[in-house]
Amino acid sequence: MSKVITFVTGNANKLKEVQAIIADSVELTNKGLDLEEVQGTIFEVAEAKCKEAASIIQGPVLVEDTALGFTAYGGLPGPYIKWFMAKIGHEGLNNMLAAYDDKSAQAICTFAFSEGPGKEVKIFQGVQDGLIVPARGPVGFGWDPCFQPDGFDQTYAEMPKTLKNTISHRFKALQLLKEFLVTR
Ligand SMILES: O=c1nc[nH]c2c1ncn2[C@H]1C[C@H](O)[C@@H](COP(=O)(O)OP(=O)(O)OP(=O)(O)O)O1
Ligand SMILES: [Mg+2]
Repeated sequence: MSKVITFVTGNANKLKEVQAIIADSVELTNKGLDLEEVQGTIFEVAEAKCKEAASIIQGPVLVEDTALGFTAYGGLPGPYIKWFMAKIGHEGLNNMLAAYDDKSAQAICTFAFSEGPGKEVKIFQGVQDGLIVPARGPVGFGWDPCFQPDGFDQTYAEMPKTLKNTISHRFKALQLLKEFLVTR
């Protein structure tokens, strides 16, 4: 079976970060498919994406699902953040929290890997705690301008990419994935 892993994502920014963080140690090729995203927990969403990707690619696949959960909302929007971002934007995300003192949130990155159709799905997750703040910094990647990770006074958008890529939810998940892949 092929050793090369196909990272299936339609998101160019995700791909860039993944390449910047692990390209030196893991050989990845990319395919931009719009996989179905079921309604469910983060794990269910990631697992379903992975199974669909494996059946399309017919070989080793990696997918990723990103969630942004507000503490005041019990972890919502979570895996549905994409649709909230698209409909209400940075200002809307802030307005959602106007009624609450607690502006804390968790950025959660979940990778799902499978060797192929019918094979086990392995999950690797990284979490970064932070605060939802009025947008600061360049608009380029999703909700980066309104997420300020704990321990920093810059938003993800304000910090140099090289810093985001060494502290982020995605970085943490990729460390776990890398550990697994070296023994694959
Ligand atoms: O580090 C990040 N910093 C800011 N925003 C981010 C980040 N990572 C994902 N995002 C955005 C993209 C999308 O609006 C939503 C996740 O949705 P999600 O389904 O995982 O991404 P997607 O549909 O764009 O790509 P994919 O084809 O891999 O499913 O949060
Ligand atoms: Mg998606």
